[in-house]
Amino acid sequence: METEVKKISVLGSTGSIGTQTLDVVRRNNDIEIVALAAGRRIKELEAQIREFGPKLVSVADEQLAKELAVSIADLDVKIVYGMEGLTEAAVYPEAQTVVTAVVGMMGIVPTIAAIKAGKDIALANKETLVTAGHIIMPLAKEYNINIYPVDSEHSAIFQSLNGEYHAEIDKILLTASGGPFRNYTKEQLKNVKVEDALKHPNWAMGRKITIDSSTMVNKGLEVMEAQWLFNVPADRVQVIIQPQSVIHSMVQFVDGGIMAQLGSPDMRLPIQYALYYPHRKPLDTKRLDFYELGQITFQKPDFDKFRGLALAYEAARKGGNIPTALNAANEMAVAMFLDRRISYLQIPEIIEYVMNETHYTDNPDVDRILETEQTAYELIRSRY
Ligand SMILES: NC(=O)C1=CN([C@@H]2O[C@H](COP(=O)(O)OP(=O)(O)OC[C@H]3O[C@@H](n4cnc5c(N)ncnc54)[C@H](OP(=O)(O)O)[C@@H]3O)[C@@H](O)[C@H]2O)C=CC1
Ligand SMILES: CC(=O)[C@@H](O)[C@H](O)COP(=O)(O)O
Ligand SMILES: [Mn+2]
Repeated sequence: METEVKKISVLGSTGSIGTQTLDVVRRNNDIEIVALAAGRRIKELEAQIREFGPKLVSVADEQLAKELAVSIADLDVKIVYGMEGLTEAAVYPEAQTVVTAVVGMMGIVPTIAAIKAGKDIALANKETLVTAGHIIMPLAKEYNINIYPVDSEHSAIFQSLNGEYHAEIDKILLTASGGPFRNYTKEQLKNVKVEDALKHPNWAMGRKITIDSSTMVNKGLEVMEAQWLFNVPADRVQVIIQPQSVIHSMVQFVDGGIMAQLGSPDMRLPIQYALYYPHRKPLDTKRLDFYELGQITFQKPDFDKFRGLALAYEAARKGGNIPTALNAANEMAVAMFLDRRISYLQIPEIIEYVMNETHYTDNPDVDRILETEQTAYELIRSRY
């Protein structure tokens, strides 16, 4: 019997999720890459093109497109660039599924375009749902496409909901590692350096999400992501610190029963699950050895210490364009921290400032979301 080949586009192919997606593809013989989009790492992209043979590739700008054209002049690959290029990769006609692994709000436009073009989405890019979930989720329904979560917690929730009824969910138990500063005092947080914040205890990820994990803003974004993906209000999404990162999340049902998904921390599992759902395929993940693990521990998050998490719940409660204000402020503040232009505790300070200064809009459309983003950047520039 012939295996059916699934054709996919990967947006953000040179990043942490992108390269792990390609690793999943490499280990299977029934997925074909038809389009790849990256930002600035064109050497890595060239190697991917030579290995996976996409028909279309996109890079961040025209200059990079020209450089890439020279280095792959021997190949027949269409090269595009910018937001238009990213969107072209997302709607590439042959692609059935689009893996959204770019970082930040730049994922909104290509994700919407992909849905309108009838593609299923394997969604890693959480910022898109945080800011535009109210547009994306109804659109997915209208176009009858599936959104498969890639984020480890949301994949765990998705797996825990298999065969269950939505009406019987009591609450979502969203696990968090607590990051490298889980046991720091507020005083100690004042002196956090970039290098310290980039040391995640359990996961190797891109720089932006690694900082987000350390501030627990990542968990706040994930509360909102869960709200949209599973149609459960934020006040029924409880964050639980589980420092070993082996319980990837849980769902509690109305009878008090709890379903959980466990495994060693390896993003290839949720990526592969999203690409093959409802099937499971063999994968060489490190198997959990409970004897070796010894114990799994739990902690309540300290909302005062991790102010960004408290602000995310507030943004979720307010809704409208406030989650966008939080997300945009965080994107810029994290970039400034990584550039050593602000201190660590200025990240939540900036988020709070922008949330307070943002003019509320109910049910914002894409233009208003992007306008809110720009206003957030201007507010930060004028003060910091
Ligand atoms: N890493 C992880 O384990 C997890 C990540 N996520 C989410 O997945 C998303 C990706 O995260 P991660 O892989 O860590 O991030 P990375 O920073 O590692 O990768 C980001 C990708 O986006 C690309 N990119 C950047 N700018 C542009 C641009 N202008 N146009 C096109 N592509 C661009 C980068 O290209 P280049 O490098 O070539 O510039 C890179 O391929 C984020 O939303 C994150 O929150 C969710 C759960 C886990
Ligand atoms: C791998 C993954 O899904 C990340 O989002 C992870 O959750 C980060 O860990 P934290 O729990 O520290 O935010
Ligand atoms: Mn996660």
